[in-house]
Amino acid sequence: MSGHDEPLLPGEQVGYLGLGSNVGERRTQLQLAVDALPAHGVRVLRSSAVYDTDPVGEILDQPSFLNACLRIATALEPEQLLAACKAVEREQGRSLDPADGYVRHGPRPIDVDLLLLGERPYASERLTLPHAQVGERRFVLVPLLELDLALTLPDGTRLADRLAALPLDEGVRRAGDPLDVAATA
Ligand SMILES: Nc1ncnc2c1ncn2[C@@H]1O[C@H](COP(=O)(O)OP(=O)(O)OP(=O)(O)O)[C@@H](O)[C@H]1O
Ligand SMILES: Nc1nc2c(c(=O)[nH]1)N=C(CO)CN2
Repeated sequence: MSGHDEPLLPGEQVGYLGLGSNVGERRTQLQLAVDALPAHGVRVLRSSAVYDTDPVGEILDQPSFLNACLRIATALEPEQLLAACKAVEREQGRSLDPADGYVRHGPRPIDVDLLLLGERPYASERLTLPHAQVGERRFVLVPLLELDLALTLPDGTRLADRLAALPLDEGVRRAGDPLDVAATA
């Protein structure tokens, strides 16, 4: 990880979340996720700008996404933080049931991914930290590095170097100001 200016409370560590939406009022969905996180034990310290991004992954024929990243502070353990992210997704009407139309990599009103938490890696059946794709996706790296250009992976790899190594054809366009975190920090 790297540095930040915001004071931490006892027991807290810094983490980074990735937000995405490509169904409905996309910016509103991202803002609703920011607003919902504090009730789940997640303080939102700072938001990146919002980016309009071409879909990547297994399904390319779907609407473009809005993506943003958040710097957070939390005393939650990794699995608790994943549960908090999933609870926010559920509250905003995202179902993981194929009967409701869920498809891996498919359209979704809100996606809250846990990108980085503290300095130590973590792996379980449900959770991998850092997020397995964090160094591979421009739609994550562009907003993430806006929050801290010096961010590193636990092995010391600079995420800015990962971004520089990616092809330029994954469209990521600045689409709006940072999400409002004033009321939550
Ligand atoms: N760092 C992480 N953040 C969020 N989910 C994770 C992480 N590591 C593993 N997972 C697991 O991945 C599962 C699928 O996540 P999700 O539904 O967001 O997938 P997806 O967005 O379709 O694809 P991708 O995982 O490639 O972004 C989650 O239920 C969770 O258990
Ligand atoms: N541009 C973009 N593409 C995606 C995104 C996303 O948030 N942004 N999320 C996906 C599901 O993991 C699949 N593809």
